[in-house]
Amino acid sequence: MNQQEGLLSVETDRKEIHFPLSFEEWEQKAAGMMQPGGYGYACSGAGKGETGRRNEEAFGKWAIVPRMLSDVSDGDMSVTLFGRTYKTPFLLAPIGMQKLAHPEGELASVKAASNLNVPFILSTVASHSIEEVAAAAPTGSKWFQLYWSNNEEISFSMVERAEKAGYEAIVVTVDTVRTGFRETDIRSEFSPLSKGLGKANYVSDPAFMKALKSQDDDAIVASILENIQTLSLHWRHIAKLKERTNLPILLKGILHPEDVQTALEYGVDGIIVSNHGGRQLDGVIGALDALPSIAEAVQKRIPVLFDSGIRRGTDVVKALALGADAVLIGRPFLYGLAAHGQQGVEKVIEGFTRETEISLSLSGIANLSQIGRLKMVRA
Ligand SMILES: Cc1cc2nc3c(=O)[nH]c(=O)nc-3n(C[C@H](O)[C@H](O)[C@H](O)COP(=O)(O)O)c2cc1C
Ligand SMILES: CCCCCCC(=O)C(=O)O
Repeated sequence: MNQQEGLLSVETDRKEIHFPLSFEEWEQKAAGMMQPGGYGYACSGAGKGETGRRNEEAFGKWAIVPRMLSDVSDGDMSVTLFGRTYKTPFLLAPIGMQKLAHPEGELASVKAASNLNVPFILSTVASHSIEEVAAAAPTGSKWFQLYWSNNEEISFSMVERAEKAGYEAIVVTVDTVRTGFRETDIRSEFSPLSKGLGKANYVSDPAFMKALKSQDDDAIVASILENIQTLSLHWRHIAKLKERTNLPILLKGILHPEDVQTALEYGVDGIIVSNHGGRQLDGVIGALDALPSIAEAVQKRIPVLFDSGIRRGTDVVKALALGADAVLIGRPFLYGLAAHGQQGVEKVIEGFTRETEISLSLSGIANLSQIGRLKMVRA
């Protein structure tokens, strides 16, 4: 038995499966399961990878100063977002083209999330459509991530479909007006969008299909690529979206406190502090380093969520203590999916749950509403 993998295991039909435990072990296993181009796409970042490294290093620069004698016997880490209560402060981040990792793609991930009462955020460039994902987990909480389309009728159409299918929030990703300079993918000439892995929401969309000039595969991919990179993206689009949906709107990719001010003026309902896992503009601030000033600007008026660099339970505690209401798990769940499908995603979420619970108790925090008591210092 691989010693590193021995800690979490289940028996199925007398065959024991050994699951990885740490992020590094999941990543190693995923690397062995995925095609090299696909794994390179998932693990790498933009430019020389400065921001990707900074995201993870940022957690080591903060230290928890725990409280003692706090009676943490009634542990509760539930969180309420937009009227719905979840047992844990986690969501699954929008990750496009999940068939890259596993043939069941988003269907496996949404089932895992739903089983564990974790909201699932479906990407615009998913391998399965809004409706297919909804049907796979009808009672689970699902949010839809929108890449604004150059042809805005397509954006409105997708949002309407998401509303109809029971999605509970719209996440507009604002840091991706074009793809980052991703050296790994340029070298490997790997583009999952060009391979058609992210087309499900487009080919099922009446507004997209109506605007399409030719229905051959190359024309479809070319049209997606043309639509998805909206260099003109601006606050006025958020104002228009507000007029078209009653669902809460969150902006994903906010790093500057002055953008928070504008977001509040435009009636945005939530902020996701994120630098896209270092995949967009290299050289930007580590997401955790941006979090305190964003939380300060928000002043608890709307939820502040966080992603980019969350690898373990202690990272979750640090992000919550620095002002996040909940965190998005990104690459760790994708690697769980690659390694063991739905069960792998469940194991990753369970690992986060266990370590976060233990870490909160040892920090002297019984209930997340007390997280403000937890002092953080620069390490
Ligand atoms: C392979 C991959 C695909 C992604 N696709 C999307 C996407 O379609 N939409 C989006 O808003 N973010 C996307 N992201 C970014 C994630 O939502 C999240 O911000 C990022 O993974 C956080 O960094 P971390 O995974 O290193 O913690 C993607 C990330 C990865 C790794
Ligand atoms: C215009 C950008 C397409 C990116 C598609 C998926 C994604 O967000 C990623 O990080 O990869």
